[in-house]
Order: sequence, then structure tokens, then C-alpha cells
Amino acid sequence: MEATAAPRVQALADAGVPHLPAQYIQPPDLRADPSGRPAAAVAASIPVVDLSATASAADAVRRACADWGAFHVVNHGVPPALLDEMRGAGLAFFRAPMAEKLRFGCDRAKGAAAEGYGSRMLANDDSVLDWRDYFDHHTLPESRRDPARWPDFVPGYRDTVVRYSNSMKGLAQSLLRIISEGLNLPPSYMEEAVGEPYQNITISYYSPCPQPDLALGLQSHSDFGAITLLIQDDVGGLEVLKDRTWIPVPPLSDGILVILSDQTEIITNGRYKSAVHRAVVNANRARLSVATFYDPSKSRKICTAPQLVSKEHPQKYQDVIYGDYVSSWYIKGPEGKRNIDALLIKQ
Ligand SMILES: O=C(O)CCC(=O)C(=O)O
Ligand SMILES: [Fe+2]
Repeated sequence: MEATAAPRVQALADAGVPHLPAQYIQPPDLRADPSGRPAAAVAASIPVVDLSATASAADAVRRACADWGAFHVVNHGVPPALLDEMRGAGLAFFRAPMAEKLRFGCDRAKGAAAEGYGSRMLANDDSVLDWRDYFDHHTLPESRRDPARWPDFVPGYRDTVVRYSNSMKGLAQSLLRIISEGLNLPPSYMEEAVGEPYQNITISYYSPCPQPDLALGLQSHSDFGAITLLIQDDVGGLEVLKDRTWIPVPPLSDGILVILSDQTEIITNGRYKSAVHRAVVNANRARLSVATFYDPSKSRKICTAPQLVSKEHPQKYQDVIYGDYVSSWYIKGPEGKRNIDALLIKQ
């Protein structure tokens, strides 16, 4: 169980709390736009890259990585049925009775990123809470993967997560190759820079919220690893920050959203940006997403590719041990700033 007993958001929602409890109220400047979305926000839309179009995909990925740090891929080779199975497994878990779910509650004594069913990510107790519950799975390397820690009461759950994990590993690696080539690096460059992949799969469940304008499902952040692959249901709520405007990411049932994360920005010397994103909530419908994180190991040293450093492009970020990077995030939290800025080299 979590050491600090943060209530499950789903329990609050199911109890029909009429007002948002104080711990979930975001400061006014961080809330989802209270006046409704400005027209400009929908003027740009997140790129969609067809990975089967081999002639144009590399170029499209290059542009999407440089301009957005996030893009949808379609015809990616992962069977749509597996995406549905994964969403279905997650939904069956969250729809199960609380007592069943709590048998798989994460053990906060094991640190902030403990595996299992949780609600609170950050270590400090005074941070505003996200209107979200999640289930985090440690899936790679296989030595970290123990399906016995995952739900046993949803038929096929454990097998689905294993197949989904393997499939996402393959897709992440082919994307890292395309990303390397787009920067004129050897195809295996990014994969080697990241080293042995540490993969976590987090299913997020955002219950209907009594006062959605005051809360966030997940506050603004960039992911701290190398690359994140995300699928969602048809509700919508994910937004990506582009030129200081929040752009909604429309659900695309067979598509997979690629989000570049902070270590990719460091390795590519800022040519490719990690995407700042957040999840907003709504009053009526629960929303589910599944994020698969492809990250370095905690002991891995992440360095900028020397090929991308020049007089015109001086090195932007200090090298960092990935584990140190992660621990600083868990202590400080995003605080509306980018964690990666702490590594900026003063020019
Ligand atoms: O629920 C979403 O769409 C976003 C999830 C996310 O950004 C994360 O888990 O890091
Ligand atoms: Fe994220």
C-alpha cells in the first residue's frame, strides 16, 4: 500500500464528491484553459506518419521530431487487435471492485516509482495531486518482469501485457533507428546510446471529475526517458504544448502516439525536443491511456552525440547518469518547469 494514504481518485469519483477536494485544485495559471480553448489552439494538428510509406516516412519523422517532439504513427506493424486487447485489459482492471485492485496496490516503501496500482507519483506531500489512478508494470529487461505482481482476476491480463511489451520494444527500436538516420547518425546510434532498455508500461485511468476546470489528470511534464509510445481510448484529453499553445491530441484508435523524451533531447543536442504534455479531465466520461516508456538503465551515462556538436551547435546539455536525472524529478516534480533545463550548459 502507499505509505501516505492518498485516496484512489476512482473512489472519490464513485462516491460522487460534489466538489473537487482541495489537494487536487491546480493554481490558476496551470489549469486547463478556463475560457474554453482559443481558436488558434486547433489551427495546428499533431503530425501523422505512415510508417509503411518507406520513401517518405524518414523525412516525415525528421520534421515531426524537430517541430513537435510528438507524432502519431499508423501502419506501424503492431496488430490493432493487440492495442484493443491492451486497452480492454486495463479497463477490466479499473472496472473491478476496489478490494481486488488494492491487492495489487503499489508499495511506496519501495520508492516513488514502485510497480502496481497507485494514485500519487511524487514523493513530497504538499504537491497538487493529479486526478488519476494508474497501474505501473515493470516489463523490461526480463529480469525485472514478474507477471505475478500483475492482476490475476482479469482473464488473459498477464499474457496480454507480455505480448504488448515485446511488441512495443520492437516498435521503439525501429523508431530509434529512423530517428538516428534522420540525423545522419549510424542506424544503431540511439539504441546504443540508450543501452539496455528499461521498459515500464503505465495504464492511466482518469475518472470523471466534479470540477474539471480546476484539476488536471496529469500535470504538464515531459517524459524523462528516451521515447514513449502511447495509446488512448476515444475520450480525448491529452494535450501537447506547441509554441506555447496546448494542442489536443485527437484519439486515433489504430494509431500510436510517439513522444520523444528528455534523454533523446540530450543525445540529439536539442535538435529533437522532448514534448511537454499533460492530460485534462472531463465531468462525464472516464478516460484510459497506456504509456510504454523505453528508458535507459539507472546506471547509464547519457551523453550528447559528438557528431551533433559544432561551433554553430555548441553542446547544450551536460552528460548525466540517468538514475540521477530520475531521482531529481521525483524529489522536485515538474513545478511547471522542464526538468532538463537543470542540465543546460551556460553558453
Ligand atoms: O494519459 C495520457 O494521455 C498521458 C500519460 C502520460 O503522459 C504519462 O503517463 O507520462
Ligand atoms: Fe507523459
